[in-house]
Amino acid sequence: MKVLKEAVKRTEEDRKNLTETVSRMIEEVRCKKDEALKAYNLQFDGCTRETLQVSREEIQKAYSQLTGQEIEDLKKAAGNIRAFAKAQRETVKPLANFSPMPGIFLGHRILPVESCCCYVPGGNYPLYSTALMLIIPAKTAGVKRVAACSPVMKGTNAINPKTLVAMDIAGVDEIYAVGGAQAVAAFSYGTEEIPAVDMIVGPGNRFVTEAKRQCYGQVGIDFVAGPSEVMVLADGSGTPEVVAADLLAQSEHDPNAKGILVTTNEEFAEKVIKAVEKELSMLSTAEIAEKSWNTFGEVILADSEEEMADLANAYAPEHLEVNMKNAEEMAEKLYNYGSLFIGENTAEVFGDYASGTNHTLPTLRAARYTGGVWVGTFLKTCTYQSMTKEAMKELAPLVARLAKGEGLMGHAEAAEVREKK
Ligand SMILES: NC(=O)c1ccc[n+]([C@@H]2O[C@H](COP(=O)([O-])OP(=O)(O)OC[C@H]3O[C@@H](n4cnc5c(N)ncnc54)[C@H](O)[C@@H]3O)[C@@H](O)[C@H]2O)c1
Ligand SMILES: N[C@H](CO)Cc1c[nH]c[nH+]1
Ligand SMILES: [Zn+2]
Repeated sequence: MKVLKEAVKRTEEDRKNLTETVSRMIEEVRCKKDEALKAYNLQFDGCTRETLQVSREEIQKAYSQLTGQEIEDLKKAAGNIRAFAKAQRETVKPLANFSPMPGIFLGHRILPVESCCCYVPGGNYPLYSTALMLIIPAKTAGVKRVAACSPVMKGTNAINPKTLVAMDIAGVDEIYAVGGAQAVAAFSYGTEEIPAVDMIVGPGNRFVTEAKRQCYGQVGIDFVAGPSEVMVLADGSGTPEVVAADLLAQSEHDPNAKGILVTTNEEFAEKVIKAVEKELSMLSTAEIAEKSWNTFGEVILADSEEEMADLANAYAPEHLEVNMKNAEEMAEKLYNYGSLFIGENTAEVFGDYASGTNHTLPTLRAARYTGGVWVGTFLKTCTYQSMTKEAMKELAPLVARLAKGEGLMGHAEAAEVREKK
């Protein structure tokens, strides 16, 4: 393996500063509630709203600011996302009357969380597609109260109209104009205006993801969905310009985003690097994309296809594209990724918007232990049991012995008192 373009490593100092900043912000929101939210809204986004909840009139006004085509496009994307979420819901089944021994009946029920907040990013770009990706699976799961929040367009008091319309089309119940770490703190602990929720989902920048990490426990979260990442595995049989475009599509999200090319073909790697430079010179979002590519972009020359697969599995990237002749075969060897895109036709950006899979995906190697947001994110698998008197009499002595072995005499008594009845 040879590294042709190296990424800058994040330092411990960066991480410590972020942790401290966010921790201070959470404390401020816990103590001063809406007053703190309004102060942060003003400081970071130039927002002077008195009421954070968005009214029905504001949503209606947003519809009037969109063209018919824009509304149709949102509905079409929503249709594919909803269809896939519904199909996935069908795969999650209750279990009833399972009997590990005669007279014992076990089962589980699939229950939605009662309330959630869907965080829709709005700092660098208004990511209205994220509204569809979060609210639709939450509603499909049966969450009763689905709130959503997003920062306002900088220097105004309004959330981007496309974001508001997307939230409405997705079926949201409440919308609040607030973003950043302060929004996560507000939905975790509650404020005068914002009732706390049971779970917060959605992607965001470093501040948002660190706040989710710190609030976890007080509130449920999906996972850490931070700055976007894409890794492309290429054998050189594809088109350098296509690979370059896919790397830049994620780099443009955030100066902290990451594009990685892993290839077995050095000449192809050089062509992709050149194509990235050329495309950057024409990209209107080059300011962010260039920062991200220069700082965190990586190009790795692997010795073999086996090594490519090993690198991908070790890296566990958010998005993994396989741009190879034997793409299906390679796909079989991959097991750590947020979402997989097989073959050159299958652009990662199709999944970002409209093919129907979810684009809220684990970053920073979290794909080692979780997949992306889906209808199951909002569902709890809750077990229950019942047993006959005969089964109880048979189980009680076993449980009493096990409890006594642990020194838990109260547990033993709770079993034996029934047996003696
Ligand atoms: N992993 C995924 O599934 C996924 C999906 C979509 C987007 N993303 C990522 O989401 C992120 C969106 O980030 P964004 O910044 O555009 O929007 P954002 O909504 O996450 O963050 C904007 C907010 O950050 C806060 N903020 C800005 N500067 C701050 C500072 N110096 N101190 C404290 N708070 C500050 C402000 O409150 C602002 O409203 C990108 O990194 C993108 O790559 C990830
Ligand atoms: N690529 C992002 C997930 O990392 C999702 C997104 C939203 N809009 C465009 N792309
Ligand atoms: Zn994207």
